[in-house]
Amino acid sequence: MLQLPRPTPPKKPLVSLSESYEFCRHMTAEYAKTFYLGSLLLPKEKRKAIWAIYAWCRRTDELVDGVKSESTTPTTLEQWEQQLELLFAGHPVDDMDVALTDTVKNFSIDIQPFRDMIAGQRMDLDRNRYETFEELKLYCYRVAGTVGLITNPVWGIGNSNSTVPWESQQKLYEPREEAIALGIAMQLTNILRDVGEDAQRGRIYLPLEDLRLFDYTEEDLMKGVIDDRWRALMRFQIQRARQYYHQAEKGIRYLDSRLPVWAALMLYQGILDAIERNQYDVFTRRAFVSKREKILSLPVAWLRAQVL
Ligand SMILES: CC(C)=CCC/C(C)=C/CC/C(C)=C/CC/C(C)=C/[C@@H]1[C@@H](COP(=O)(O)OP(=O)(O)O)[C@]1(C)CC/C=C(\C)CC/C=C(\C)CCC=C(C)C
Ligand SMILES: [Mn+2]
Repeated sequence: MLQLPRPTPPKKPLVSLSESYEFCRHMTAEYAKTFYLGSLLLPKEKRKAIWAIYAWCRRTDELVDGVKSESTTPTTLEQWEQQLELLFAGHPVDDMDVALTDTVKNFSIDIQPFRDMIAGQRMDLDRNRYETFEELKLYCYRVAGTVGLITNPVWGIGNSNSTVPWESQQKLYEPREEAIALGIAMQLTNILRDVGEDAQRGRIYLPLEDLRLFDYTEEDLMKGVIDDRWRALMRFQIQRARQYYHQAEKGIRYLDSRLPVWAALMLYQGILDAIERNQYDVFTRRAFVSKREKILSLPVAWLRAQVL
């Protein structure tokens, strides 16, 4: 049996469960307007679970991306992983872990995708270029596809109200590949939106093999050159991301809580439309979906959740 390190008792008593969920809610509302909006479309228990998961994912990303990331080393990530093992064993180490400890128990969530996400953050410590799409896809699975696997038990599978036996049988299929596909699609979208910002930090996530295919160089990218080569390269990347959204769409019908997933998918996909409207200028303009567009897309998401 796996021997876990003995949990060191927290230095001060941890907050109550409701306070911990409130911290996670606050963090989600503060950092992720789209996901927060999506979470509000869920019943209370599921909504709280999404906040707890969001908070852990955001904190994990902050380790390599946040203000204190300069001091993050492989050892920091090892310790973070140990803290994860402890919370899965029922021993939360800090105030925000309290809510996640409760969530993973209530929804029987598997630990492996959490470990995989930490492995994704390790990739950000180790490298700032991706040679092939296969390499980038692995990174996208780790930092984002994992969120699909983590959240599947929260959306729920097979608990629909259907009274028809063959329908409930059909619903037992767990759309794992589709959940991963949505995470990958969202991460590819993030990458396309943030090309300029990442370049300033010396990072290129677009596969170098794709740059070569369109005769566009790293130096062009660093200078923010927008020409026919760049537009063709971006069209290619956008089309690839849309294929992943399309794959994900086919899995949503197997979930119990479909509306927030449709809403998040449509809002994130809208960023690709915004990049196109901005004539592929991701260097000086930030692609975003306006509040009005977000609100207008909700009835469409609702309809899709009912009929597709
Ligand atoms: C069958 C089927 C289709 C099921 C649906 C499964 C599903 C909901 C999949 C989507 C998974 C998802 C929300 C992935 C998150 C993608 C993402 C935004 C990843 C970000 C990575 C790093 O990005 P980067 O550093 O480039 O960008 P920043 O500038 O730092 O933002 C992440 C930051 C990794 C960590 C992920 C998060 C913080 C988001 C986690 C989100 C949730 C738990 C909320 C999901 C809620 C709804 C309503 C979908
Ligand atoms: Mn980040």
